[in-house]
Amino acid sequence: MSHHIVEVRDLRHSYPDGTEALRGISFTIHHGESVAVIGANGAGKSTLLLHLNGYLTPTDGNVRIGDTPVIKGTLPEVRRTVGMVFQDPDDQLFMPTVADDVAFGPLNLGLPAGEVERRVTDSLALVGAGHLREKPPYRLSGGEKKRVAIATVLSMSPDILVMDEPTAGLDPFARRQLMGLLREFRHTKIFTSHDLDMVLELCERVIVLREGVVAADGPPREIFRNAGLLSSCRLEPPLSMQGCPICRSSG
Ligand SMILES: Nc1ncnc2c1ncn2[C@@H]1O[C@H](COP(=O)(O)OP(=O)(O)OP(=O)(O)O)[C@@H](O)[C@H]1O
Repeated sequence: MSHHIVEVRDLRHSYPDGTEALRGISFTIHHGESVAVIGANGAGKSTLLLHLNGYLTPTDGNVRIGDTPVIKGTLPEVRRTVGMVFQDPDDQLFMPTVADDVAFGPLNLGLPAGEVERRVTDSLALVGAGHLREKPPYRLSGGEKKRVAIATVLSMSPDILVMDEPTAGLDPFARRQLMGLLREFRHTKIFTSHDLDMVLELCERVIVLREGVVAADGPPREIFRNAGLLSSCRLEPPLSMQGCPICRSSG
């Protein structure tokens, strides 16, 4: 079985305060798929993503990356395969400079200095953050932090890219640049987003969460045309499908 396959079976997660965030989730994502996980605030998207590389442990059910179960003993292997961009970049940036943060993962892989430097330069260039390399991360703006957080993951060359709200806080130019980057990324990508126009443009599949369960799983256009489903999940179609308010034509 390809190690790029993500399998989630009957996944349940309750937080220590008793909140049942995931209440039995199952799906399989195949190599090369581009999948968005969408849903209202609190639907369980971040909780789900945090299981894909073992940052959270299931209360019940399991996650596999190919043949490898995501369990304590396999975390180093899983995290080499699955690169995770967190919702809050402050959870990802902790070194004195941007360059140190982007180098951290490749250095931990034991790569030679020249290769680490190449990866740092390339990853920062990909997110348009080369000019920030000597800055301390806490001095960056929110959008700059987000771009650097993405670079820290790209520098690891993951086979599966998992991103929690990658365009949140980005200006329109940076958003466009990131979308171009994601389009180029040929391996599996899974992300959450409230930016449904981006989802429509980048994904061939959407998983809709509602109160910790999968409410729908299918092609974006089909899902975004289902008004009943969207309103029951407190969602609205992407702006590009809402039509012109004057002539009522739709995109
Ligand atoms: N550490 C925690 N302790 C207790 N409950 C939590 C914790 N983190 C999240 N929750 C709860 O779990 C549920 C799912 O939260 P989650 O962050 O996964 O939602 P989300 O779909 O990512 O939302 P958003 O769109 O706002 O980012 C919510 O009810 C939330 O209040």
